[in-house]
Amino acid sequence: MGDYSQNTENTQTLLDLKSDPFDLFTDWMEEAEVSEPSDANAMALATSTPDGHPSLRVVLLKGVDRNGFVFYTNKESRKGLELAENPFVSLLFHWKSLRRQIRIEGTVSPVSEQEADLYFASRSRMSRLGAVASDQSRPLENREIFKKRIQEAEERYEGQQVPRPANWSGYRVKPSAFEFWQERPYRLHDRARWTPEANTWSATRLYP
Ligand SMILES: Cc1cc2nc3c(=O)[nH]c(=O)nc-3n(C[C@H](O)[C@H](O)[C@H](O)COP(=O)(O)O)c2cc1C
Ligand SMILES: Cc1ncc(COP(=O)(O)O)c(CN)c1O
Repeated sequence: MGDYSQNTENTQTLLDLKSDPFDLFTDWMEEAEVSEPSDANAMALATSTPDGHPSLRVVLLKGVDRNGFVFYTNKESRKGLELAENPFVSLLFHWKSLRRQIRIEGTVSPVSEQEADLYFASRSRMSRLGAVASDQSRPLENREIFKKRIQEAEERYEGQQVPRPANWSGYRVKPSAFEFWQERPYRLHDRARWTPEANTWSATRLYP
């Protein structure tokens, strides 16, 4: 791997690197997994309210391939309701340890029921019970009520598998653009944007 973060203008730039944004994403994610103290797979997910206001929160990336970027959540949460109205999203990774940012724009579609079942089954029992008990994004009068709902779920599924709630699933973001950003001294950063062209991706350097 080249060192993208060298301080001189003589070093490789983003556009000298991989021509494929998925490959470059994979390289950067691998490096982030080594250098970030926690949750290298955390990404900001921007949706929109029905009246066009931005709406932002962090989710965890749970899968990526050429079909897109997968995260899991409650489909009746605020984000889920917003996505049902408007599937256009932005994703943002910021790895402070690497002084890097990746922006992705795209469209969500639901993952298959089978894919969601598979991922749900891989989660810890307590996380599965939490998903059953949590009406994500709805008002919660006090924590005692939540605790009670978790206990009820524990009793209900004692000695059994916890089934995936119908409203708990995943979304896949199919990218329509990527932008990679690498910090350079004096704010002379290296930036490039990839957009689809024919059957490939074409890159454009951007002023920092
Ligand atoms: C590091 C981090 C990772 C998170 N990962 C997820 C996730 O994968 N899925 C999820 O539903 N919420 C996740 N959350 C919580 C969300 O940020 C958010 O509070 C929640 O999904 C409700 O968002 P909404 O009301 O906009 O739907 C995470 C929060 C943080 C800080
Ligand atoms: C509410 C919620 N749901 C889902 C997730 C996804 O991660 P995991 O499946 O590893 O719990 C997170 C991660 N923080 C979360 O906070």
